[in-house]
Amino acid sequence: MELGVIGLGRMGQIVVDRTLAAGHDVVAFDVDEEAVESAVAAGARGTDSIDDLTSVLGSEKRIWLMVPAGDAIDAALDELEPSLTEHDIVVDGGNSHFEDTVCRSERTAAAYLDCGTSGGPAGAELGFSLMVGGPEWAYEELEPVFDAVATGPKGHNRMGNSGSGHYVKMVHNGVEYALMQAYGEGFELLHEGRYDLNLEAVASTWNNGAVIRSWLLELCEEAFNEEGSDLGNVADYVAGGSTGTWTVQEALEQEVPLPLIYAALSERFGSRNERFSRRLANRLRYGFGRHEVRRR
Ligand SMILES: NC(=O)C1=CN([C@@H]2O[C@H](COP(=O)(O)OP(=O)(O)OC[C@H]3O[C@@H](n4cnc5c(N)ncnc54)[C@H](O)[C@@H]3O)[C@@H](O)[C@H]2O)C=CC1
Ligand SMILES: O=C(CO)[C@H](O)[C@H](O)COP(=O)(O)O
Repeated sequence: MELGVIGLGRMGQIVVDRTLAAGHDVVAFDVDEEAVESAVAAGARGTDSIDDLTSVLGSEKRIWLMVPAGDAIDAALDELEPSLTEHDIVVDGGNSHFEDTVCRSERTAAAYLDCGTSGGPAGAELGFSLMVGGPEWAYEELEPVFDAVATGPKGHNRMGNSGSGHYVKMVHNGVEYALMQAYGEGFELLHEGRYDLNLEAVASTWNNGAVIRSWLLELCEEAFNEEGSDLGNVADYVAGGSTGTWTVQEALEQEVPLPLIYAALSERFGSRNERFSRRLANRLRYGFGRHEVRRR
């Protein structure tokens, strides 16, 4: 298959690499020329505009967008739109709001797949977990690419109609916030409490057979290994917050109580006063997403 990839940052480059490694062809575009050069070095065909990309792809275009959610998706879609037909498929692999996704799927001529993507830069080696929404035929058509980009055939599933993939990813992120908060609070008590503990050793012990072992806990272990038990100069400031906000907004609309996720979100917003738990969350976002670590 020939896949067009637009957006070649932390996540898009992995889509390119894994698709190429599975024997498919990739045509790549990014507004950043250096990002295009990296994709070309990996084996993709580079293009210098979206027009160029669509003319290389010809008919029955398969295009994966991996640009930041919001304006960048609309900008790319606006440029794609004149050359899209009902035979084409566009995937949005970013963290778009599910309602925006439904609107975009209605306005585009192409089959539109929303693809919640989890795994962060670690997905380069492991592959991602992909939560896909949209037309069944388009999902089935792109299964070979999803197999390549995900951990394998079990690493992706069609969740349902348009928007459902991004909806499931939104809730995934709400859960992510609550888990980070829970680990943060536990380690804060251990840090402030009665014993002088090596928190890397605690995390390592928990990661070996404990009920609460997980990838986030492995990232806690990595953070304590690299920063020390007191997290060195990692600031008490946690960026992000949009996907957690959407989760809470949706819970309010559906009248579903989410006290833990709400509490985790408010801790994040309240991160003007120093808290150890938030400093760990700040460091963990680097672990799973290579998001910048804010330092004191
Ligand atoms: N970093 C992470 O751990 C995860 C990120 N995501 C989502 O994946 C999407 C991409 O994230 P990252 O790769 O981390 O972002 P990034 O900032 O590393 O890369 C985005 C790329 O898109 C390019 N770009 C922006 N506007 C463009 C346009 N109009 N046309 C072409 N290229 C354009 C930028 O130049 C950049 O290279 C976002 O929606 C993000 O929320 C989802 C899961 C995990
Ligand atoms: O989707 C992700 C992980 O699953 C991204 O890392 C996302 O950026 C995390 O959300 P936030 O920016 O709100 O912390």
